[in-house]
Amino acid sequence: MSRIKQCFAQLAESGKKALIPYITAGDPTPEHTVTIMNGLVEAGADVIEIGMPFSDPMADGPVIQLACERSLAAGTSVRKVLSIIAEFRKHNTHTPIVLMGYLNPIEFFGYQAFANSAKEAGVDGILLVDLTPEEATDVVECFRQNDIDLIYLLSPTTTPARAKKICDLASGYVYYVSVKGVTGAAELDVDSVKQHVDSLREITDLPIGVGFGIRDAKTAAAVSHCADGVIVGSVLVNAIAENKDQPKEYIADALQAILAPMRNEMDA
Ligand SMILES: O=P(O)(O)OC[C@@H](O)[C@@H](O)c1c[nH]c2ccccc12
Repeated sequence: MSRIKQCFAQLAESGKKALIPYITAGDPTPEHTVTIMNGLVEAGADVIEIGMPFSDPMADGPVIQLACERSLAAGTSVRKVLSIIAEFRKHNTHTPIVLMGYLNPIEFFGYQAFANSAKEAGVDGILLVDLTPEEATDVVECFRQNDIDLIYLLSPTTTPARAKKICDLASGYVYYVSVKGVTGAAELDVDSVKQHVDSLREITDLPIGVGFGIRDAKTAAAVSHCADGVIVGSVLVNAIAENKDQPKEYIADALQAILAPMRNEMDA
C-alpha cells in the first residue's frame, strides 16, 4: 500500500483528517528546507506538499511567486529538490511527500528519469498543475511504474463528466481547489466547499483534500469537517518571507506556531 493511502486509512480509522502544509523547496535557500519540514511534522503535518520552484508559476499568487523567486535565486534546481527530499528521508520514513510543480522543468529533466529519481529520493505523490488528463498518458505511466501517486486538481468549474475522468486517473487523493483563482486567495466559502465535496463523493472513493484560502485554525477545522484533508500554503510561505533573514530554526518555529493551532482545532 502506498504511504499516502496508508496515511489516509490510518487517519480515517482514528476519525482524524489530514493536515497538509505546502512550502516551496529551497525557500529561502535549500539549506533551510529539511529543518522546516521537520518542524512541520512536529507541529502535526500528516503529509507535506513540496513545491518545485518555477519561473512562471501561473496558478500561484504573489506570496508563492516570490517564494519561487527566492528559491531559484538561491540556486534550487529539480535535482536539488530531490536531494532535499532524500536528506529528509534519512530520518523520516513515515511522512508522505507530494511534489507539486509545473511540467516544463520536468519535461526538460525527462519524465522517466524524473519519476525514477523521485522514487529513489522518497517521493510518494506528484501534482503537476498544468498536466491535463488528455495529455497525461505517457507521463502518468512513468509515475505509475514507480508507484508514485498522481494527485489531480479539481476546481469549482470542473464539470462532473470531467471530474469523473480526472478521478479515474488519480490515486492517493484528489485536490479540490476551493475558489476560482490563484493560491493565497482571501476568502473561502465553507458551504460551497461542502456542496462540491459532497458531489465529488458520488464520483470517487478517493480521499478529498481541499486547499486555497485556508489561513487560520477556525477555517482549517471547518473545512476538515467536510473533507478528508486540508492543504495550507500561502500563510506558511508568507511567514517564511517575513522571517527569511532569521536562523532556520526560528523560521521552523514560526511555521509551527501557525500549524499547531490548526492541528488542535481540527482534532478538537
Ligand atoms: O496558498 P493557499 O491558498 O493556502 O493554497 C495551497 C496551495 O498554496 C498549494 O497547495 C499550492 C501551491 N502552489 C500551487 C499551485 C497549484 C495548486 C496548488 C498549489
